[in-house]
Amino acid sequence: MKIVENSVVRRDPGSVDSEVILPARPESLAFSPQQTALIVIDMQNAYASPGGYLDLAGFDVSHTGPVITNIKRAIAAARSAGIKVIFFQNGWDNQYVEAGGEGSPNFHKSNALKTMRKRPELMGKLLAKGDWDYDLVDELQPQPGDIVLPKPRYSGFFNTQLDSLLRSYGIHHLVFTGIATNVCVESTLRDGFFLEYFSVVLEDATHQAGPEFVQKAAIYNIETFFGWVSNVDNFCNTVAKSSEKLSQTT
Ligand SMILES: NC(=O)N/C=C\C(=O)O
Repeated sequence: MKIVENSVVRRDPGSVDSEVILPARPESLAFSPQQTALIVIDMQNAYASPGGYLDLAGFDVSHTGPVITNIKRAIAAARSAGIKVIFFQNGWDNQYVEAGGEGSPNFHKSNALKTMRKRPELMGKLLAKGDWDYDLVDELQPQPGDIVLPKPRYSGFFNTQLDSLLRSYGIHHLVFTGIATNVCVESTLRDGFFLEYFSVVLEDATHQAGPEFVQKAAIYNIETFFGWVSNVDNFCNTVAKSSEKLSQTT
C-alpha cells in the first residue's frame, strides 16, 4: 500500500507529556506506556512448535523461531517501560466440553477438533488444558505482574476478562504479537476496534496459519481498516525512551 502521509494519530491531546510516538503505517501512533498493553496471542506449543497442533494439522510452523525471539524482545521492552503484558492461551478442557458441540460452528471449523476426529489417538492432547500442546513455549513465560488469560474461541475479547481488565487499568492502546496473524490476532484486534481500542500489530512478531498471502492480507486489513502496523525494532526503540524517563524519575 502506498503511504501518502505519515502524521501522528493521537487519541488524547492532553497526554503529550507522558506519551511516546511509535513509527507505524499508515500513520505514527502516540501512546502513553501506562495506558498501553502488549498482547501476546497464543504463543503455545500448539501454534509455534514442531509436533504441535498446527504442525500436525498440516500448517507450516518452520519459521516461527524468529517470531518467538522478536516477541521475547518486545516483552522485555514492554516490562521495562511499565507496559502491561497480557498472554493468551487458546483451548479447552481435555474433554472438549468448552469447545462446544455440534450446535457450535467451532465444532465444525476448528482444525484441531477436525484433526482429532481423524486421529482419535490425539484426543485429550491438542489444545487441551494441562497438556504440552496448550502450554506457552518455554521461551515466553509470564512473570509476576503479567496477566494470563485463557480463551475458548479465536477472539480474545469473547468470553474472557480482557475488556474489563483493560478498562480497570485505564488501558486503551493495544500492541499485538503472536500466532496466528490471520486468525486469533486479527479477530482480537478487530473486536478491539469495535470496543474503541487503538491497536497496532508488530508484524515481525506475528506468523500466519496458512500460505504467506494470508499474512499479507491480514496486515493489509489491519493497516487499511482496523489499526496500525509497526515492527519490533521500532517498538523497542520507542519504549526505551520512556524506560529512560522512568529510570530518571525513580
Ligand atoms: N491462535 C490462532 O490464531 N488459532 C488459529 C486457529 C485455531 O486455533 O484453530
